[in-house]
Amino acid sequence: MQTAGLFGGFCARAWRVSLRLASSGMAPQQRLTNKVALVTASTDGIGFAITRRLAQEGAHVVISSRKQQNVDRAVAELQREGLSVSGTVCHVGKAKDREQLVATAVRLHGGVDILVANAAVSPFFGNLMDVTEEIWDKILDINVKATALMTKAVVPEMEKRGGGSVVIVASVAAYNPFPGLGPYNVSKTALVGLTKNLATELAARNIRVNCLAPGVIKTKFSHVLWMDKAKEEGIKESLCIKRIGKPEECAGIVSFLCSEDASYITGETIVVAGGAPSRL
Ligand SMILES: NC(=O)c1ccc[n+]([C@@H]2O[C@H](COP(=O)([O-])OP(=O)(O)OC[C@H]3O[C@@H](n4cnc5c(N)ncnc54)[C@H](O)[C@@H]3O)[C@@H](O)[C@H]2O)c1
Repeated sequence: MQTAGLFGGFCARAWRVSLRLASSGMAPQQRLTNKVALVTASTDGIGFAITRRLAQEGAHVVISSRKQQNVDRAVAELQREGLSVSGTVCHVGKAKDREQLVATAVRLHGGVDILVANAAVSPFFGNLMDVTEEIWDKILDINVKATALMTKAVVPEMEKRGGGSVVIVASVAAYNPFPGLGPYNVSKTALVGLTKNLATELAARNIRVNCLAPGVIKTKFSHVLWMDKAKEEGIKESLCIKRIGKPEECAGIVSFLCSEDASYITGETIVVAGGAPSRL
C-alpha cells in the first residue's frame, strides 16, 4: 500500500512537472532520442523553431542555411540551451551543398533519420502575367526541385537505418492562394503533390513523407503580408483564431510526424493556420 502511495505521489508530481513543462512551451516528451535530423533553412523562423523542438525531444539536429554566420549564430544559441545541434552551410539549390549536408550528419552522428525540407523563396509580388521565366525557374528550382533532390539525397542513408521520416514545409497558400504571390502559391501546391508521390514511392522502404502547411506565421519571410497594420488586421479578421501564428506553433506537429506516434501516417498535409480556409 505504502509503495502504491509513494508511487501515486511520484506520478502526481511527474504529471505536474510535465504540465508545467508543457505550459512553459518546453518539450515534455523525448520521442526522438538519438534520432538524427536535417532541417534546411533552419537558422531563423519556422525552421529554427522546428530545430529547437526536435532537439528538445532528443534528436541530434544538423542546422543549415546559406550563410555561415547565420549557421554559427543558430548553433551557438541552441548549444547554450544544452541541445545537441551542429551546423553546415547548405544552399539547397546546389547539389554539392546537399551532399555536404548529408555527409555532415553521417560524419558527426552516423546517419540520417529525419529530413525537414523547409527552405523556400518568394522573390516576386504581382500579377501572374508579369512573371518572367527567370522568376518561375528560381521559385520552382528552390521550392520544388530542390526539395525532391534533397529527399533523394537522404533516402540511401535512411534505408541504411531501416527507414525514416520526411516533412516538407508547404503553405496554406497551396490550397488558398495568397494574393500577389502566384508562382510561390503554385510551388506550394506542387509540394502537396510531391508529398503524396514520395509517400507512395518510399513506403516500401519504410520512409514516411508528410507535409506541413502553415498559415500566416510571424517571420521575416511573411513580413510583406502583415507589415502594415491594416493588412495585419485584415488577416486576423479572416481567421477563426484571430491572431497571426508563431513559429513555435508549427514545431510540435513536426516532431509528432517524425516520431513513432505517427507511424501509420504518410502522404498527409497538416494545416496549421488558425482556421484559415484550406481546401483545394
Ligand atoms: N511565415 C509564414 O507565414 C509562412 C507561411 C506558410 C509557409 N511558410 C513556409 O515556411 C518555411 C520557412 O519560412 P519562414 O517563414 O520561417 O521564413 P524564413 O525567412 O525564416 O525561412 C525561409 C528561409 O529559407 C532560406 N532559403 C532561401 N533560399 C534558400 C536556399 N537556396 N537554400 C537554403 N535556404 C534558403 C532563407 O534564407 C530563409 O532563412 C518556408 O518554406 C515558407 O514558404 C511560411
